[in-house]
Amino acid sequence: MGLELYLDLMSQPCRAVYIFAKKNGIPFQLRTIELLKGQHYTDAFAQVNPLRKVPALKDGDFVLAERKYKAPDHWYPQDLQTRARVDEYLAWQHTALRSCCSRAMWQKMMFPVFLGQPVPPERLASTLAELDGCLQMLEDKFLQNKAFLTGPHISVADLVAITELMHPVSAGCKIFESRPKLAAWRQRVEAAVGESLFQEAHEVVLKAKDMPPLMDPTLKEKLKLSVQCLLH
Ligand SMILES: N[C@@H](CCC(=O)N[C@@H](CS)C(=O)NCC(=O)O)C(=O)O
Repeated sequence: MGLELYLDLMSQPCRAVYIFAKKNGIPFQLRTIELLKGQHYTDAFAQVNPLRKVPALKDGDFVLAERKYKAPDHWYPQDLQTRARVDEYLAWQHTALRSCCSRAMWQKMMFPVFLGQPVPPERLASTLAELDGCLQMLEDKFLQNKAFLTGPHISVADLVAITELMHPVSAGCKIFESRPKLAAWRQRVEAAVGESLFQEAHEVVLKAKDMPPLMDPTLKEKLKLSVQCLLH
């Protein structure tokens, strides 16, 4: 058995992994784990990843919940300073943008529509203000006047960032409309990835707003517990 990727394209890091693997011609078997159907709670998936999170990969007997595989240098450069820039971005993203984008998407769309749990307007307003601050930081500290976040070429930083930003976009946040610099960067990332691959990776999340509300009470309680942290 070759490489198996356990993904849910609703998930931001899964979309980044999916685009990366497809773009670099890495052959893989897609094993879809639908988080909103609670498929990550199954014993079968716990055997693959005891953390019960996606993305996860399995390559024969080798199982990893984070990353693997070589690709052209620009994605994760050998040059120490350029690589440090990518790492710097990834570290910031995990503690800043990721949290804002997840909370914006869940508070604006998933809690009220999918889980039927209202979100106080002042809570959402404060999350959106925080997101705005993060976007400003993304432009001023990372993008600056470069073509991509870490230099003239696309890197995993751009992939991780764009897949994250599409989360609030899927919930109707107009984050690019008032930010021409960021919008131009998004166009460059889409062109570098390829429009059709970009669309393919984002189809599921962009349709999330049309999902019917979750009815199964047991699953609803279980999911609510695991996403409660996104309400704050
Ligand atoms: N380490 C992963 C993050 C893994 C992660 O948080 N996955 C989420 C989906 S975005 C998940 O599987 N959540 C299910 C849960 O926590 O119940 C990364 O690449 O950033």
